[in-house]
Amino acid sequence: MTPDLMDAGARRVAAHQGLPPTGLTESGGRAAGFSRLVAPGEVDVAHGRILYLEDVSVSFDGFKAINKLSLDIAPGELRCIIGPNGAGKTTMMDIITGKTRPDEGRVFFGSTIDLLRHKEAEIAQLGIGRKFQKPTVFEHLTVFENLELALKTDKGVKSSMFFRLDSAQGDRLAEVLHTIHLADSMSRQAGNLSHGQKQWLEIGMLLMQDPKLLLLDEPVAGMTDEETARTAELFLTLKGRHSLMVVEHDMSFIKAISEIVTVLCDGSVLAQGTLDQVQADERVIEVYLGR
Ligand SMILES: Nc1ncnc2c1ncn2[C@@H]1O[C@H](COP(=O)(O)OP(=O)(O)OP(=O)(O)O)[C@@H](O)[C@H]1O
Repeated sequence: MTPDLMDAGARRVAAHQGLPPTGLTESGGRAAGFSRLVAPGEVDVAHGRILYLEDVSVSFDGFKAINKLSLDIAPGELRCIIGPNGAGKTTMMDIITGKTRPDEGRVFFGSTIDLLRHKEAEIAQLGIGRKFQKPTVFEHLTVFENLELALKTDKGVKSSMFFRLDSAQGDRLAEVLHTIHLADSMSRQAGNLSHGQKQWLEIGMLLMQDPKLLLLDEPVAGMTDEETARTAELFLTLKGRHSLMVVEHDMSFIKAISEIVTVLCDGSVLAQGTLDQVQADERVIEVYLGR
């Protein structure tokens, strides 16, 4: 972790929050920010990054799907990831969530949690939620019951049968229903929802766990234009409270939500910047946008 990368991350957070850069004094010197105590379960983002990948590589049967990939994300940021088929986007998410182990490199959640030391289930418990492309809600349950189920961390049959929401959980459920635009549909069976509504419900189920970082794989694939526009609104509401990494091919959706866009190609970062910047990049046009 190099000091200039730390400072870049800290500046990005400060720009987000309208605060002076973390770790720097008014005169530009380095403040004593390294003795901050972090409570158990809290992610230390004092250095301005919630997710940090450095020189990560993984090969499948000799083929390098991820190749010296380095990337970092600020707390509260909404990062868009684009790139051609086979660029390594899904594999990168598999590595972050512990589904795939890299051959080399470092993957940190905040500055202290080494994700490579944790199993997939532990990573979810630490506060990294993942949404796959296809919605996986419980079709025979209502919207309300699906959200309620997402709170039941102890999946034993007996504890599930006797589970009752406390008032804080009830408030949270009501808030999530509102956020995902399904407050009027809470008694509907999930199987009767539209494709877009199922996607929102699944995002709501993740939100019930209050994740710090959400990884979303092609969230608007198969949605109508109206659903896509509402999903953009939803993501803009979530940013700031959560950090989001969104993989998507739909460029109009990216345009509606993006701040920084990272372009992956051949398992590493080809370009990064605003959408206008990456769209004007000849290398990006050649491998992705121009095709
Ligand atoms: N388990 C695996 N075994 C062998 N090859 C794999 C495995 N997982 C991924 N790959 C290969 O790694 C490369 C990257 O795949 P990945 O699915 O991460 O790309 P992607 O950017 O998500 O593509 P898409 O946009 O099509 O979803 C591909 O060439 C893929 O075939």
